[in-house]
Amino acid sequence: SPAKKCEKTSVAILGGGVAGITAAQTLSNSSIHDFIILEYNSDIGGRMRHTTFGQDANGKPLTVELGANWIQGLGTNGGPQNPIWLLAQKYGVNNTYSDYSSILTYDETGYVNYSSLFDDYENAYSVTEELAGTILSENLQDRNARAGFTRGDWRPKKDMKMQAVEWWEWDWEYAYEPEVSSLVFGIVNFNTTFYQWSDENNFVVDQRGFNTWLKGEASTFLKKNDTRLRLNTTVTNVTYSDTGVTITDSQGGCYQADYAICTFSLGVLQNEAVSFQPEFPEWKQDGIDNFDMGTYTKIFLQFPPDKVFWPKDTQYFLYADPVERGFYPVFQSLDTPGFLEGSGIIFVTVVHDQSYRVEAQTDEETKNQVLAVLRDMFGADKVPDPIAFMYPRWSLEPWSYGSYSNWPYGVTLEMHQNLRANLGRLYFAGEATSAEYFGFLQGAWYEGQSAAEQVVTCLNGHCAQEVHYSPLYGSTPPNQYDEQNGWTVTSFQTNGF
Ligand SMILES: Cc1cc2nc3c(=O)[nH]c(=O)nc-3n(C[C@H](O)[C@H](O)[C@H](O)COP(=O)(O)OP(=O)(O)OC[C@H]3O[C@@H](n4cnc5c(N)ncnc54)[C@H](O)[C@@H]3O)c2cc1C
Repeated sequence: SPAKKCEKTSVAILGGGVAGITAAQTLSNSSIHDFIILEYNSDIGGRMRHTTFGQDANGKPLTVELGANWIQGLGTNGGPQNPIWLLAQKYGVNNTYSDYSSILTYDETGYVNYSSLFDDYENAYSVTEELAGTILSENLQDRNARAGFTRGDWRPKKDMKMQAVEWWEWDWEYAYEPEVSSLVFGIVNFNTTFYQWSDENNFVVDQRGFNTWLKGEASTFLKKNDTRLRLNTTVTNVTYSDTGVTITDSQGGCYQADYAICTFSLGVLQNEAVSFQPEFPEWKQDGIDNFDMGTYTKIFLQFPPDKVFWPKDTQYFLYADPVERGFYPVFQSLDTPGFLEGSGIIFVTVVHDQSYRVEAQTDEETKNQVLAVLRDMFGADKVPDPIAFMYPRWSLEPWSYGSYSNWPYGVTLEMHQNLRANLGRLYFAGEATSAEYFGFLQGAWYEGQSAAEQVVTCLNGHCAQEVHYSPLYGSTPPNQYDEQNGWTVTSFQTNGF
């Protein structure tokens, strides 16, 4: 039988990103050392990914992050702390406070001060938050974030300055418009991170790369060249049952595992990049299909450092395009004290449809559009040609198919649990399976741990299946906001805020 040729292991971990590595660490900590990690790329880290870009004054290439960049929600002394913040401190990751009040506002005519709109948005957001709380606690129907904002009397419509402010406040975090985003779960996602720990975000500029902490953690249980870590290995098929999981890769490799933990991104699952046998039951497939995989694109430009044309003491420059919402809206300076000072680097972020646009364009086309915007903002004579230009195409990467997930409106916690729940001996973990921290590194970290804990329990002979729901009803009863549905901390955080 073909199974005879397969390599045997207790636990196969599919993917070596944050969730995969924390799953392996959890197994190790439980004295389960018989596992293998199958990873597509030539290194661990997954969507915590950096590259070299441009160079410093000495000709040394600079490192910039293509994926995760911020430690989001740090922690208070004596209070709860974001695990990513603790790990970043443990490995001395170089990071700087991201000051969201350090922002100047622009439109196609140049600098125009519309910063009072931030306060208007904040006022509306308070009303929106209260509405979300009422909906959740009274088990009412969810709605989109747009409807929530309207309740707070925030109606940007054709006002492009309001649209730019709204993009900065919402789309920049969720990678989707308020129209398609869940009011309730969007607000909870914010609260669990920023009201539980702290409202600070620190931006990582470590020249070893942000994922240096993950590599550090991996080295506590993986030896150098550890044969359990299989890099450059593309999983193509996963056959699962109640007795085991067989995995094959594109090189013909085969692995026979007692249990498997799949940490592939929602994008990979949605694109059917890997085939699963038997076909997923309807409840599981629905869980996968009903969530959204966002795309978030950072477009990097390096200018001659002596020709930097933006004020160096400012971190952010918001642009309101007169025609298109989200058209090169947020420029972020790295040539600012505490970041990569003297680098001449600035980058602009786009998401969703605008990401798909730049992914379909050539680099040259995109560069010309960005330069035209910068010249409108800062003056045509002030902005020289860049000496380096680069951006990733996340939605086209066959190992991620996008950046991170978003919770669409009207999708219940039960539906999310279906995305998360195991199928026989195949478990799921990752950023998207986190009900409360989806889209964040901490989501991947907690979920990797949680799936591995389930597997440990099984290996110790006390296996309990994770719950799933079929059929699904219109809303999730309040008493189901509990740990077995991935709801671990209260959605009503009060930690001093
Ligand atoms: C542009 C961008 C910006 C972000 N910004 C932030 C931020 O500022 N702060 C924050 O907290 N989070 C941020 N995130 C989210 C954060 O990066 C993710 O939540 C986290 O890295 C996801 O980890 P994971 O383990 O769930 O998934 P992944 O990192 O995707 O790990 C899954 C692994 O599976 C591998 N894989 C996929 N398919 C196969 C296959 N067929 N065979 C073998 N291996 C395969 C992949 O190569 C990958 O290594 C950002 C993400 C992106 C992309």
